[in-house]
Amino acid sequence: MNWRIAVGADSAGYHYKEALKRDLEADPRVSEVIDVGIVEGAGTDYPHVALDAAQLVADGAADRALLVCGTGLGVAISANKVPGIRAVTAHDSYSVERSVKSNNAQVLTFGERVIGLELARRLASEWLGYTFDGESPSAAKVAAITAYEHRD
Ligand SMILES: O=C[C@H](O)[C@H](O)COP(=O)(O)O
Repeated sequence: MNWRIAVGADSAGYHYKEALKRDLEADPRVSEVIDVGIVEGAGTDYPHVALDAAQLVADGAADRALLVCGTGLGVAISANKVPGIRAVTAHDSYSVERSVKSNNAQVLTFGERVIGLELARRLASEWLGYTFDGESPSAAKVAAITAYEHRD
């Protein structure tokens, strides 16, 4: 898989974003890393970077996004406002796996104030190994979410 991954963080997630970005850039499964910010020292709040990254995924310019803030929650809430995006905060291996295999989530978020860096790095690597099976029993459930977005 030649993943195109958008990465982003606010000031509370900046250091993990930089570390995860370095890992992604060195990973042969990744063809492109798109950094939506912040740059060091910037005071940009989490909704802006999360919305920018999620929009890249919704537009097809990135396959997935990996976002970091203090808890992972604010970036997930923000990314989920972009139509078509399913973003989750997941800090354990099983949830990361199911976020893809059950929920077809394209956006994974971490909290720099919640988990250790080495766990975040391991989870991000595992995340790249999972893909959603559109023929699986989970597909109809994800389709129901999409149908709700397209109601009216
Ligand atoms: O979810 C929000 C994040 O944790 C953010 O990094 C910190 O937000 P706050 O400064 O509003 O607590």
